[in-house]
Amino acid sequence: MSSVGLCTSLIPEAKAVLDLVDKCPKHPKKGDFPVIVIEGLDATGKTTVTQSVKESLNAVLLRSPPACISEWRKTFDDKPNHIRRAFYALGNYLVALEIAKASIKSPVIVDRYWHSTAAYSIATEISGKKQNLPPEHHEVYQWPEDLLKPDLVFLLTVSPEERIRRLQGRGLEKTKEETELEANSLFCQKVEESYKRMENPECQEVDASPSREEEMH
Ligand SMILES: Nc1ncnc2c1ncn2[C@@H]1O[C@H](COP(=O)(O)OP(=O)(O)OP(=O)(O)O)[C@@H](O)[C@H]1O
Ligand SMILES: Nc1ccn([C@@H]2O[C@H](COP(=O)(O)O)[C@@H](O)[C@H]2O)c(=O)n1
Repeated sequence: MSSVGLCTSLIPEAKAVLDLVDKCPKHPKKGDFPVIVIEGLDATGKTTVTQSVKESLNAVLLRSPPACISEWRKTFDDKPNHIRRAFYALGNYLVALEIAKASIKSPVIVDRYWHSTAAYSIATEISGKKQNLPPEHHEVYQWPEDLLKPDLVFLLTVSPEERIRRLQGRGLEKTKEETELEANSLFCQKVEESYKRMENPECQEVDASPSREEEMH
């Protein structure tokens, strides 16, 4: 929050984001319906899976960062890491409010949430090998006390080769980070390992390599 707050004079969009956050009720509560989060590296199939779960459970589909701040995403993606990460962190608090409202009426499926923000931040901050990550149970792997918790979090994993195939097959313009992920398998390993170390709630790993046809059966 402070990184975004400190840069309002340089980045006018930061004020708009903070205004939205200020208007949010603090500590929104989850409704009675289940809240399921789908996490994973880029192109592991999150959009495909969330769409299909939405249809089969008749669920509301949400994503982090939420639509209400997506117009400012590009601006923050081009800023230094700590400012970019603060933007994504605030996005989670905004999506929490949407989750709270939606889960009163129906199941909710969320495409990325806190675990993504944490895992990518940790992997960016820690240089070198996966062995340099903070040890298991470190505070960086803990869920923020003031953020609405989901009931279940699934981590989609595929082999690096299959993930690159899916990235290439998609053929869309790559973000700076996706290009880095392709080029830097060490970075990917650190993101995935950080996901696996997240606690309370932890990620349930799902092998997402089967083709869509196989997954239907
Ligand atoms: N089970 C599957 N088998 C083969 N290809 C798949 C499978 N699931 C998804 N794909 C393809 O892989 C590409 C990436 O999938 P998708 O967009 O769902 O991933 P994502 O995790 O949401 O990516 P991002 O995080 O970058 O938005 C798409 O072209 C999609 O059609
Ligand atoms: N909760 C989140 C969501 C996303 N990010 C960052 O954005 C990158 C790409 O997200 P997609 O929309 O393409 O899935 C992702 O690699 C993260 O760096 C985040 O930090 N927190």
